[in-house]
Amino acid sequence: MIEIKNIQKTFGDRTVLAGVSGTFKPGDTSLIIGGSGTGKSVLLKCMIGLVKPEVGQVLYSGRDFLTGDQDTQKAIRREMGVLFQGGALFDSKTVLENVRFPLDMLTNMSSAEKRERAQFCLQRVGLEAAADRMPSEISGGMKKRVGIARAIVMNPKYLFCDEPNSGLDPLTSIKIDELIREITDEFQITTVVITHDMNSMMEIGEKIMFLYKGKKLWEGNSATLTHSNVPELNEFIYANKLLRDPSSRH
Ligand SMILES: Nc1ncnc2c1ncn2[C@@H]1O[C@H](COP(=O)(O)OP(=O)(O)OP(=O)(O)O)[C@@H](O)[C@H]1O
Repeated sequence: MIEIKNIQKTFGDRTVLAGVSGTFKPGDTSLIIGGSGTGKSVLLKCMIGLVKPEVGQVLYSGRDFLTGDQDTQKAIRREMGVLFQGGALFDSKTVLENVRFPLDMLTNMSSAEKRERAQFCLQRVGLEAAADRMPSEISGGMKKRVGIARAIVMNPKYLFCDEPNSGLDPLTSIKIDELIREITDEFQITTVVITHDMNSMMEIGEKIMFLYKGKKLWEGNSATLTHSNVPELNEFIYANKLLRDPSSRH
């Protein structure tokens, strides 16, 4: 489980996170949603240690990530998988080498063990046949799958995905969402996904946190998302629907 408590972050005189708290549970794909510039990415960066908040706690199974000693921080980092926007693959490495990379960096496994583990993860995302291809030779959706395979290769307890659907067509987006949810459930990972994709919210929104101007204004799930009495959330959903379905403007 991940607990965040009263996370506050400012850049200069701009408050980006104004005290955000919440919990994320194993086996759940939790979504952080909100409009552009509301602090979603900064919150995720605070959770994975790329940005240091001025105030607040991030607890991984009770261990304090921000103030814990170096060994604790290192141990927690090893338990994290991150899927960055765009997949962030190394262009000069094959698909298999990309997936194997964390094992090369962080483990003492033998080459055979690394190959086997990387192949298992590629198989899990349905890409075993693409192992020897270069990233430039595969589609955007496949790149995301490779990114997912790499994010899970260390068998993470915690998985973070920043806009996993960006740049994908709706059908491919749904497949990526399903894959993230399946893997989360299968390996009982605590997964946190940033999205402003309405389909994702309806399909994988077991738990949804709505951020607005650096504050958590609402928390719920896909069933309650459209029935809130929070005007800012309703406006956000309405704007999203308009974008997705121009016919609803009439
Ligand atoms: N390193 C930084 N230095 C200064 N300001 C920053 C920094 N990182 C983020 N910000 C600001 O913090 C605010 C929140 O940014 P953030 O990237 O979290 O938004 P977001 O909700 O993820 O939006 P989007 O959906 O557009 O990605 C923005 O105004 C952004 O300009």
